[in-house]
Parts: sequence; C-alpha cells; structure tokens
Amino acid sequence: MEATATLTLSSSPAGARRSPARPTVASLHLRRVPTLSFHLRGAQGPAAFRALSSPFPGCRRRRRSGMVVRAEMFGQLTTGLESAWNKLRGVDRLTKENIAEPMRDIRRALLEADVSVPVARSFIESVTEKAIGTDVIRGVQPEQQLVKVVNDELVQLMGGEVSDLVFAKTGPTVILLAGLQGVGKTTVCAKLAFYLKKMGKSCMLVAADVYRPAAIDQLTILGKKVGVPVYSEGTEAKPSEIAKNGLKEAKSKKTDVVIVDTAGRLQVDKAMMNELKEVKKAVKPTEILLVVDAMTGQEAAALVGAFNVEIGITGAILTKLDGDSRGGAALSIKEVSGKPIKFIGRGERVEDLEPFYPDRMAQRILGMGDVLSFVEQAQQVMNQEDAEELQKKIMSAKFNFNDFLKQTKAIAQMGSFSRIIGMIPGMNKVTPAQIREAEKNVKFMESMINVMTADERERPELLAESRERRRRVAKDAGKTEQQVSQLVSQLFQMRTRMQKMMAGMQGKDTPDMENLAESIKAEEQVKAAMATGKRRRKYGNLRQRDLDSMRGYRR
Ligand SMILES: Nc1nc2c(ncn2[C@@H]2O[C@H](COP(=O)(O)OP(=O)(O)OP(=O)(O)O)[C@@H](O)[C@H]2O)c(=O)[nH]1
Repeated sequence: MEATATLTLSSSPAGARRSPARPTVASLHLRRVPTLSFHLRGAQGPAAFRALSSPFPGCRRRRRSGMVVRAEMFGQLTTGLESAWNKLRGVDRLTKENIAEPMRDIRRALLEADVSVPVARSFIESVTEKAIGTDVIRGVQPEQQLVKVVNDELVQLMGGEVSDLVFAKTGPTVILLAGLQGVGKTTVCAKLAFYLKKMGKSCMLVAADVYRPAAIDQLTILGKKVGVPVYSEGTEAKPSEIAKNGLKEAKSKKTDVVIVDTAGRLQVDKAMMNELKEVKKAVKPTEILLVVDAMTGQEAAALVGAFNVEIGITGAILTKLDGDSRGGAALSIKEVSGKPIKFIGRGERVEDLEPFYPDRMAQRILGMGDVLSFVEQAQQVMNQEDAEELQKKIMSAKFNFNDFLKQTKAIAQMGSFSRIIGMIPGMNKVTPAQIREAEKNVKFMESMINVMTADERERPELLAESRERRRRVAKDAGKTEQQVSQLVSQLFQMRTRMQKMMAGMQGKDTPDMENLAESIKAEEQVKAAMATGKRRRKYGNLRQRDLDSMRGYRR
C-alpha cells in the first residue's frame, strides 16, 4: 500500500500534528500569518514528514494566531519581495506575462535597498529568464518556485560560494586592513584576532594608524581584551616602517597572523592610497581587506571597486549589518567590484564577526528557509516518483515513446537518467561515456518522436505493425524509413531488456547489467536483420527479436 503522510503546522512548529491522509501531493501557502500544510505521498511520505516536521530554522517570531517567518535583517527588502510573491497567487505556472508585475516589485525592492540600477537590471533579467524556463514541479506553487529562483540568483549575485581567508604557506600571514574613517577598521582588527584565535592561530596586531593617537590606544585596549599583543611605535614613525618592524617581530615570535590597522580618511584621497601602497610594498600582505560600512549601500560597492583598481585588494569586510542597513552593499559588492565579501560585522562586540555565506544571507533576506527546503524536497520527491513510475511502466511493459522521450530529454539535462537508473538497486553502471553518447543522439530521435501522433507515442506497436505509419513519420521528420524502424526496434529492445532485468532482480537473479547499459545507449546500431516471409511483408525491416517481444507485450 502507498505510504501517505500529512503534516499540518498551525500555531507553532512544535504544534505540528498529523491529520488523516489526503490524496494530494503537497501544498504550502505563503501568507502573512501562514498555516503551512504539506500532504506527501509515495514512498517518501514518512521520511519527508520527519524532515518537514523538524523545527523551522527561519522561524524567530510568533504571533498568537500563527507563525511569522521573517528575517530580522533587511526587513524592508524582505517586505518588498513579499509583495512580489503575493501577486502570483492563483496562477498555475510562471509566464512572461504573469511575472512582469512581480518583477517590477522585485526591481523596486532592490532599488529601495540601495542596489545600483545596472545590478538590479541584470538581476531581474536573469531571474525572469530562469523563472520562465523552470519546469513546473508537482505540488509546488508558482510563487514558491519564484522564491527559489530569486534565492538562487541572490546567492549567485553575492558570489555563490563562501570566500575563505587565505593563509601564507610559510611565515606569518599578513592581513592589511584599509577603509574610510569610522567604518570599523580598528574594531575589525580585534574581531579578526578573536576569530583567528578560536581557529587556533596566534596573532599580533600592528598599529599603523598614526594620525589619530586615540586609534593606537583603542587598538591596545582591544588587543588586551582579546589577549593578543599589539605592536606600536607611536605617531612619529612612518606607517610602512611600523608595519615592516611589526612583521619582523611577529616572525621572531613565530606568530601565525599579523593584522595591520591603517589610518582612515574622510574620503578617498591620493595620500591615503600612496600610504597604503607603501605599506603593501613593505609587508607583502596575503590578504588586503577593505572594511566598508553596510549603511552606505551602493557607495560601499563602488568604494570596493575603486580600492581594488588602485591598490589591488583581495576582498571586503562589511560592517554594521546589525544597524539599519538596507542590504544594497551586501548585494552589490561582488557584482560591482568582482571582489568577494569575506566577513560581516554584526555588532560592536569582538564576537560579532562571521564569515560571509551568500546562501545564508539570501535566506535571511528572503526569510523563507522553510519554503526553499520544501521546494528542494518536492524536487527530490518528484524525481523519486518519476523513477517509481518508470519502474511500474517497465514491469507492465507500457514503456512507450513518451517515456522514451522524457528520459532522453532528461539525459540532455545533466544526465539525470543515470541518476534515476542509479535509484534502482544495483544499477550504477551507466558510464559517463554512455551518457555522452546518448546525449549526442537525443535530437536525432526527438525529431522522429515529435512527428508521431499521440496514439503512436502511447502505443509503439502501432508503428511496429504499420509500414505506412513508419513511412509517414520518416517523411515528416526528414529521416529514412530504416531510421524510423531502428527507433521502433530500439524501444522494444529496451523494454524487453529492462523487463528481463527487473524480473531477474525480483527473482534474485543477477541482472544483466551490461545488456541494460547497452540498451540505454540512445542510438545503438541495430543491424538490419530482417524477418522473412509473411512477417517481413507485415513488419518490414523490424527485427525478429522485437517481433517476439511485441507478441509478448500483446499477450
Ligand atoms: N553597530 C555596529 N557598530 C560597529 C560595528 N563595527 C564597528 N562599530 C562601531 O563603529 C565605530 C567606529 O569603529 P572604529 O573601529 O573605531 O572605526 P575605524 O574605521 O577604525 O575608525 P578610524 O580609526 O577613525 O578610521 C565604533 O563605535 C564601533 O564600536 C558593527 O559591526 N556594528
């Protein structure tokens, strides 16, 4: 019997309760105060139920009447995006027309978050393109699908992968921090030292901000707080000399990481750039990180670009994300400057620094971690359902041209046939070379299948029995009659072999893997071994073996 599970979440995640089984696959509604309902069926029902019934990670705030899933960061942007999802209620798939207005909302939300116009424009273009090209996933609402597309594009926009700190292979790693006045450089020095100490690295701070005496005191106090030595020479020495001497001392003490604090300016000026260039030349840093204030939005992104052109930086640290930041900087820095954000600061304490994870940030912005994992699960369940459906069809000898086309198309899209085959126990012998071979032939076969009638696709024996039909398909597809016959043969061969293999597996015989792998080569060279006499007249150039398997099918 089919396993079914229904999960309804109403007043709180902990309040999840099971209700009697219902035959739908899944539904999850996005409302301001949502009740989340999932109805899952198939072999995955119970497993998906367990996964979905675990507490929702994105849920931070609750109302008496329901559950509110909202990111505390970039609240305005999150709210702006919400109105886009709401406009898609009731549509059954995403089209160019019905996403036009939600896209305008998303664009507006990005601009209000202080994302620059060109970045917003290219973001909208790629979301539109991907949203329209996305296949409908059964049980997933179009607005949920759009949430997933927007999430994936946000992740890409912010750099895709986390960008780790690079450490020197030998000698101390030198991290040079630069940035305008008041952005949080000195604080970041201590935060980084604290972070690195937790990683087991020994650190030293170097006070190379000679223009603001208080900066040296501030660094000394912070150094004491996090328990790392601070190297300073007062305000008289040149920053490049201080940095050089600091590095020398760090080497003698075998310190792992040296963090150099430099002076900020009110705005970018030549003196500042020259000074930074000198320090860079003196200590050859492994990392040059520009500290920028998230509150400054797209200006921060432009600044990272300018510093990169002038000095050549390795990344950025975005501070003050705990404040009233609108998100523009986090979203634009990578796109505008080509340099990744490596860390974010979310408070004044030394603990308030964390590596920048684009995927986590996207989820915070959308505030819909639960929807995203739901869509991913539905995708997986669908793949599994496809595989089960396929197995059933094979066993009942109903594998037809529609399935054939579906599978060959799946091959074209990332070789997913091998994944589905891989779900059948003991079946993982389809080699990449075979998949490539199959991919090459997809178009060729598709052109013939596309001109078949719906009946012919459903019942391939119609083509096997009628030479007229095969001739017509050949003519319409611009192929030879023999090529059409070969395609029909292939389908019957594939059906027979898969059936044999399945029967073998059920009877615990060793399945004939080599034969199966052979049969999924999309265009196996079928030799024109023709039947003779009456059979030949009736079935033309179909193979004896295929005629036998057809007989088996019709019995
Ligand atoms: N809320 C919040 N405040 C921060 C953060 N990082 C730094 N600050 C505060 O911002 C102010 C300026 O920080 P500093 O570290 O002195 O900035 P700076 O870039 O070294 O400044 P100059 O030495 O003048 O160039 C201080 O009050 C910090 O406590 C952050 O992530 N969040």
